[in-house]
Amino acid sequence: MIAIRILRLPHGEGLPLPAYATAGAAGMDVVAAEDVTLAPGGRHAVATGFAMAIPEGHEVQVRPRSGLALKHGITCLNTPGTIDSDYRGEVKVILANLGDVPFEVRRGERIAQLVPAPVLRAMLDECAQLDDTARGIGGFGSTGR
Ligand SMILES: O=c1ccn([C@H]2C[C@H](O)[C@@H](COP(=O)(O)OP(=O)(O)OP(=O)(O)O)O2)c(=O)[nH]1
Ligand SMILES: [Mg+2]
Repeated sequence: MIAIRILRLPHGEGLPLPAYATAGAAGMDVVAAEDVTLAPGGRHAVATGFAMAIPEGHEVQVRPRSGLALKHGITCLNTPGTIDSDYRGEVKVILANLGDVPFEVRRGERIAQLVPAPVLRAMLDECAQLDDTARGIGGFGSTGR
């Protein structure tokens, strides 16, 4: 469990903050702070009405909700979205409509879920040659279907 400072923005007044729907939920459901209609094939950065200060060494991932995806073809275009620990702007959810009918997002409706995660940062060590492996350069289906 980590603590994340959260700031409600003026247009987020009256909305529930992200919350776990069940005791074992991995993600906190986040609600839309605006009404928006997503045309088929359309996308929109949906306002959430809050900003966060994530502790250093962590990120928050923005992930789609499976019900919206399965029933309506609504997903987060950039899934998993990345909220950096040094970001202080409004969290937005980049929704895309992969369905074939318009989808109405209503203010207060749960549109995505937030999953905090630890972040490993890497130091790149440039070299002249990489070690050999059984896989070598095979990839992208090289082991069969
Ligand atoms: O779904 C998302 C993804 C990103 N962000 C915000 C927080 C994140 O810290 C910032 C930058 O995101 P990212 O690094 O994915 O986008 P970028 O295109 O690389 O923008 P930047 O140049 O600002 O890093 O945008 C969101 O609010 N929602
Ligand atoms: Mg970036």
